[in-house]
Amino acid sequence: MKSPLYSDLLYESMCESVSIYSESDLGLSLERKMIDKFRLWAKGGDGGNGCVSFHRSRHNQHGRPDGGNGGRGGDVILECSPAVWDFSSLQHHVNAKRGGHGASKNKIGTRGSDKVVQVPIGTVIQLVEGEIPSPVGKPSSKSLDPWELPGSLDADLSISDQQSMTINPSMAEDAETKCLPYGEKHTLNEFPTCKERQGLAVKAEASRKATVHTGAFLSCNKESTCEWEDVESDSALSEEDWEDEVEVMEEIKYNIAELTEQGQQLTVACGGEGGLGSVAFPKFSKSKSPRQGIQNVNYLCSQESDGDDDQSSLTSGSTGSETVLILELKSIADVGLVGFPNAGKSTLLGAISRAKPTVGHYAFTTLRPSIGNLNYDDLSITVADIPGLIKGAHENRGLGHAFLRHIERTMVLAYVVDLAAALDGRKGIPPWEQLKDLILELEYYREGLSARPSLVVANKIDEAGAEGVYEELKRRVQDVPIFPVCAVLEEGIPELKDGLKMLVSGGQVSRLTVDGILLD
Ligand SMILES: Nc1nc2c(ncn2[C@@H]2O[C@H](COP(=O)(O)OP(=O)(O)OP(=O)(O)O)[C@@H](O)[C@H]2O)c(=O)[nH]1
Repeated sequence: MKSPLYSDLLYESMCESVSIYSESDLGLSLERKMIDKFRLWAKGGDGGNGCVSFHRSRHNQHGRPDGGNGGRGGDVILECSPAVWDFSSLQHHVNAKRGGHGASKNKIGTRGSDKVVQVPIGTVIQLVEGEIPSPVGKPSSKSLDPWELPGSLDADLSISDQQSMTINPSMAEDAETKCLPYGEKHTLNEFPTCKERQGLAVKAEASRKATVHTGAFLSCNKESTCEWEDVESDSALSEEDWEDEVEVMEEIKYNIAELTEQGQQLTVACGGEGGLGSVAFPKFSKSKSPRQGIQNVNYLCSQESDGDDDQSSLTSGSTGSETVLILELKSIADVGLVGFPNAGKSTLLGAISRAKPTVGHYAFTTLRPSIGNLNYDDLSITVADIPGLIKGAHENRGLGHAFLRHIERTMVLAYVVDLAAALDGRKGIPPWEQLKDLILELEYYREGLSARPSLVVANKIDEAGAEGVYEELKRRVQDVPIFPVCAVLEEGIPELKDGLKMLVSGGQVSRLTVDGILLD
């Protein structure tokens, strides 16, 4: 586990948002602060200066230019890595190294080394100031799976299926910022064309809080600026912080990209080009003396640089580019359905939302996670059906790490257990054992992964004998609410939906731990 000394972190940036996960479940009294929003100043290394030098020999009394060019400055590169899970290890100011200066004997300056900054999977990069960054090697692309792209770059995706939308540079250029008539209220989903949504999203992004959902209302105030209306439902930020947050977010020009795959890289600040050495000016090689050659080079520089006073502008390395970015870690869903294969997660997702995941009586029907939207009058939350967990998943058995990684990106957990798994001589294990194994798998993969608000869904209550198992489960698990449901018949669904809403909106904080389960 990472050191909990996160309290030492610099809070220079007012745009930094911090989520706190209690670790009391792990026997630690400290709280871990997860930094999921971060302001980054990146500066590419300056180019090295070119060298003005002439080599004289017995055969060439006048001297020939032999000053090498300066080296290019290093780039600042963001790299997607599963080894980091938030921005707490990042520094706000990142500089790449400058290029080496050129030298005589045609020696070219060394290239400044790049600065590679590792960011977690699911990082959304937003540009505040500077040039639009460019992808390197393994870029994030529009063709990636929507699941892999939490706020997909695919402009045609319905944002009702995604928690947020991302504006890529080409879309952003022609995205008009559309405002609603004063007093009117709309959800983003009401805007049919992508362009309209993009325009709204530019503004909406500017005023959204960390947990605003796509179903939240946008309204227009007298100054014709669009704002989210469901601010009361979020208690994450104080009034003052909220104003700061809005101020910062309003600076954002574009959502540039999302890094969603291990190894994806994005150059966010480019190194400056190296200056030219005298070797680049051969036509002055026939100077009467090296000194005159130097003067000629300087003269040429001043001519080529449009009469710039600084005669050495061509021989000096250029300055590396600078960008100011806001990095944000997006969650893929508010709720993650976690359970063993065949527990009924897909059926449940279909029952609580309009999603249509594949349902089958065999294990691992769900190979790709699906997301459903739960709409309430005042709120909309996203639920992810995560592929069935098995014992040893933390060692990458079954679908292993693929889905465990997805669980990291959910705010709350709904453990789905099969009440009938061990009934009538079936080979399954009782629900309380299922819960224990689920928690242990999460914890083995990453300590603290299960330490988030949770509830239990006791599915298949319709099966003969399931009522008795449910009573026993209630006796053994008392720390978290348990919702008995029959997903196929959609029984117990309204109560479960209320419970999920309560959990997501922070009205109830209950966490399931192994210690909280009475085992044999
Ligand atoms: N009797 C009964 N059967 C159910 C219920 N919910 C789901 N099932 C059945 O359980 C089986 C598994 O359902 P799924 O929804 O595919 O289970 P899953 O947890 O998504 O399975 P994986 O995709 O393997 O992770 C199917 O045959 C469903 O019809 C229920 O409430 N009662």
